[in-house]
Amino acid sequence: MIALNHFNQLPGDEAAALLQPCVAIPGWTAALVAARPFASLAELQQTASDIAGAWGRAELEQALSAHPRIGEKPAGAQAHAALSRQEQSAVDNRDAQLAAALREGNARYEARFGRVFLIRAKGRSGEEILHALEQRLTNSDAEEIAAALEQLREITLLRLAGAIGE
Ligand SMILES: NC(=O)NC1=NC(=O)NC1=O
Repeated sequence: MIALNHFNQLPGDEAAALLQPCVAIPGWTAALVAARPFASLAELQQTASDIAGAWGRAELEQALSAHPRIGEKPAGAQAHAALSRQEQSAVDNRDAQLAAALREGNARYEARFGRVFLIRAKGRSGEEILHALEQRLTNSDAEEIAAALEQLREITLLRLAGAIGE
């Protein structure tokens, strides 16, 4: 966590490196770095959300490379892997039945939509995630792109709030 005024003054490459674990979309990182300085955290969050508002299918698929499946605690020391583990901490892997249901649900989702199921896991139990997965399986392709992008924006803004503070 660094302070906003420190972030405002970082060299561009260091500022970009700090933002990189928020989402694997370099265009978003570059645009946010270029929009500095921010007068407040609220302005930073609003600008980040506005830039993310332009995301489409291409950005979704670009970002999914850095999001492990729900229930698959990612290995790896990279910052985004650690963030995923933390975000998914409420998914109790000790519940074998839940873990099996999530694996099966992920497989059905990937067969239906051709990409990993993405959900903002922070603050959700495994059961809530499973229920959301079942609901979203009934979406049309266009509805599901929009739903997944909304989750990606939530994850990204939560990670941004964790990276830059007062
Ligand atoms: N497939 C996923 O939904 N992954 C994730 N959701 C999160 O909130 N963090 C992740 O890595």
